[in-house]
Amino acid sequence: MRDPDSWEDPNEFKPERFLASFESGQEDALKYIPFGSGRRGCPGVNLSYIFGGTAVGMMVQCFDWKIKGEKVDMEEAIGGLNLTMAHPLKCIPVARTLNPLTL
Ligand code: HEM
Repeated sequence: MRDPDSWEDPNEFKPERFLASFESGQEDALKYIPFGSGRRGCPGVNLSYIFGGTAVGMMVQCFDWKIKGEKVDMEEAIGGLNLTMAHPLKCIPVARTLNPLTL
């Protein structure tokens, strides 16, 4: 994921980089593979994109989020296969309304 041959500024947090659709071709298809690839690739990929978007949308629409302190500390911990936060983020959801019909 952080291969400078594949990504511009690979260590910068730039989620908008994924807005641009990939050009077709095997080389581009293998730049981003959270669901694996090929014959054993994840069969739940389409479902996950739908539910992932829905879940994030609901969390943003239905809740305000409180954190300890002013800002999220994005420092990373070393080691492990996955990227880990050095200071795990604890969030407290606060319902925007108790009446879901008003959302
Ligand atoms: C964010 C959600 C998900 C992620 C990131 C994810 C990721 C992955 C990855 C990386 C693999 C291994 C692919 C490989 O070896 O190349 C995999 C396999 C698999 N996933 Fe998912 N997955 C997700 C959701 C789901 C869902 C919702 C389902 C089912 C409804 C599912 C069913 C499977 C199955 C059955 C396999 C094994 C495929 C095989 O070995 O042939 N996954 N997934």
